[in-house]
Amino acid sequence: MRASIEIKDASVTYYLRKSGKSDKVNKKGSVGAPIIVGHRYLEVQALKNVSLSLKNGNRVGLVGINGSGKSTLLKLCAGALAIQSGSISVKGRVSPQFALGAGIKPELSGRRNAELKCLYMGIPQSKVTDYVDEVATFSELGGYFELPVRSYSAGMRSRLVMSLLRLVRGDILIMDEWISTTDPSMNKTVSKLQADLIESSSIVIMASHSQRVLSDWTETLIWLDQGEIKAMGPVAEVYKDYHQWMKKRA
Ligand SMILES: Nc1ncnc2c1ncn2[C@@H]1O[C@H](COP(=O)(O)OP(=O)(O)OP(=O)(O)O)[C@@H](O)[C@H]1O
Repeated sequence: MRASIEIKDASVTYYLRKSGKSDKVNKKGSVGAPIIVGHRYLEVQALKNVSLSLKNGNRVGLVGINGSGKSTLLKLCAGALAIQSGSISVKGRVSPQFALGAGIKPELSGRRNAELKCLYMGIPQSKVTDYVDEVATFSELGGYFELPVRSYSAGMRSRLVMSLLRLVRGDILIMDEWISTTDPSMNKTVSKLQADLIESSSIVIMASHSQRVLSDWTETLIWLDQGEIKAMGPVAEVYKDYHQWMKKRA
């Protein structure tokens, strides 16, 4: 499969209804995109004229301070957001890893949640049972897999979500942060799952605040600032400029 992502001059703006304190929203030196106070709405221009062309074999990392537009760019690639101007074309099946934890229903069992997730992730009906059994094994939840998720401890819930990684498949892997757990016994399994996913994907695009993760898993780094691409190039080079900029900013 020839996967590709072509983004040309794309901009994304979020709109928020104005409230009484709207005149105080812009503070110098704060993180995030500037907030434009319109007549009835506040506008947050999260991405500004972004162009990006990715093809098979590309492994790309996103860096930038909080609110610089990384998640917005990932959501755009995942088809979860509309653009106000420009164009985007995505070829290949997209697997957004960040969607995993969303929509877990506390009143349903781990098994039932895993089944629903399989269907949501587009796993064929005939393979659902096998996949769910794999999730059960990975999670090591034992009998708890059959109980409602509301009876889980926080760590058990996170085990269920991590094990759902097993369901992520596609040509284009979109990751918002490398997932790691607080339980070392689970961490190895999760890291292995993520590594396998990266290796089997045609295109990887990943945001992270960890230099180690991006250096290990990506070749090209995109530095976003206030919704614009400030630099794009080999990971070590872009990090050098980014760190210098951060020092000045501090
Ligand atoms: N649903 C939303 N409604 C309004 N504004 C939003 C929404 N989501 C994000 N934003 C704004 O868009 C800008 C970019 O946010 P985004 O989540 O893409 O940043 P990020 O680089 O992923 O940040 P972080 O490193 O903190 O996760 C920010 O100014 C943020 O406040």
